[in-house]
Amino acid sequence: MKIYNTLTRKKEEFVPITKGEVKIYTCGPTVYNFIHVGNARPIILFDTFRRYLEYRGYKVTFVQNFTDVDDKVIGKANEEGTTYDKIAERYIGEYFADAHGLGVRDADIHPKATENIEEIIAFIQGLIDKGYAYVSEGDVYYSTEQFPEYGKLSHQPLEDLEAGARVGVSESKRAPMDFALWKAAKPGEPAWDAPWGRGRPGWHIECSVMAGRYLGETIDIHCGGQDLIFPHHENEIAQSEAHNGCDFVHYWMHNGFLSIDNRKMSKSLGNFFTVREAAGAYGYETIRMFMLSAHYRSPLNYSEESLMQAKAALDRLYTAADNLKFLSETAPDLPKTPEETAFTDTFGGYRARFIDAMDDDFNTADAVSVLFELVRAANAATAQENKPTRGFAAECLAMVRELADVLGLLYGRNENSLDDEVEALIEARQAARKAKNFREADRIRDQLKEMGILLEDTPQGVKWKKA
Ligand SMILES: Nc1ncnc2c1ncn2[C@@H]1O[C@H](COP(=O)(O)OP(=O)(O)OP(=O)(O)O)[C@@H](O)[C@H]1O
Ligand SMILES: [Zn+2]
Repeated sequence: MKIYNTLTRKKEEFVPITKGEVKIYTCGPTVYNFIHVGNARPIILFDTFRRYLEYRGYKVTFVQNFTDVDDKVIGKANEEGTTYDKIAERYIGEYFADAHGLGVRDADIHPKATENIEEIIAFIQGLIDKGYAYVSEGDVYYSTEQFPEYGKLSHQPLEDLEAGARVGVSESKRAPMDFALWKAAKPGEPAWDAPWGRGRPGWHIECSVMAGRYLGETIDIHCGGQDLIFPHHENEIAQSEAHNGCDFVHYWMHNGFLSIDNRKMSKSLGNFFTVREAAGAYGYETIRMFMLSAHYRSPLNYSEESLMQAKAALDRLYTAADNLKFLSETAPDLPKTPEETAFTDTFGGYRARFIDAMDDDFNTADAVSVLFELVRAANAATAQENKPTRGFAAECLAMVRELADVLGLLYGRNENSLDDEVEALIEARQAARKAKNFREADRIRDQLKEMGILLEDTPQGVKWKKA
């Protein structure tokens, strides 16, 4: 299996640290808002990658954090006159609702920054003790000049980076590329006690600490969007390698941008659609299909047309699967014909080509093509005039499902729609209740009521109907 490694800028043969096992860390969302379709790109693609590794027999440990305390979370809390933890809790619930809608499996561990404060403080102290970090007016900074390899991931020497940077007047750091590990408390902000004063962790340090704590000092794969290469992942390397004295990550994988009118879809540009909105228009599973249709490192443009194409493709897949299912229950229960056996003998070839595509730096676009070739051939082989047998239809269905499953397709969210949105909101409400955030749960209930949806709690779970 070959993976393009941002660190070496080459496709490399994948060799795990421990035979048969893969440890993956992926940077999760900062939870202060709904995720947009751009954010969904890494989430869907790396979920697919994880499924594929499992399909190939690896035991995968997948960690994705939540950044639950930071300027944006605090800003949102101030705007709404609530606390940062309430905001984080709400949007973690909304994250799971969308992720589940998109067929994204939960990570093995979803650690939060605020659950790791003690570990973060110890890690920062370690960096200070080793001379890689310094305290300045209650902040702690990483001293990039102490780490000779700084810039190796983004392939920019430190001198070049420094030449392009300026130190803001308000900053108390020594060199332009130094970055905050700890931010001194400001009035009204959440803060924790630390040896160098009250404050809260910077963003980069969280990921170094959580990757190390939950996966070990050296991990196989670290992934995220391209915009995280610099400075976020560069800084993670500087922190972890200085602190632990060993390689941090063997393979760095970065997805390309989802754009809209040829500009990166982003919250700060305001040119985004939330996953919730897009799912309402096209269905969650269409969004997944759309993401899989391009190579993860290529740019991908969001447009009505491309989403409609993805929807049409998905509909074809469902029609074929539904038809095969119907035949596997109703066609004559006779032994397979020689023609049918000849067809099922070709399955190994489809499987091999699917694996070739995915092994080549995870080429989902080609893998999807193989799936659709199979679907077309299976449609033809089971056409009425061929009088298909029941067992044959079942085998075709199993083969289609095998490949679709690896891609996370055919999981039953091919609905446009109100249904998706309602189910997502109900999940978010359940999550809020579980977290004992009853105000949030009530807020969601009211939102559903405004949409004309009535909820009923039953022993079998929450049922809903249109008023
Ligand atoms: N347009 C996009 N295409 C692909 N990945 C994206 C896109 N926008 C964000 N991401 C990824 O989503 C994750 C969360 O990103 P982030 O919260 O910075 O979103 P953003 O919209 O870029 O926000 P901001 O504009 O405030 O920086 C990161 O892994 C990032 O790489
Ligand atoms: Zn990170």
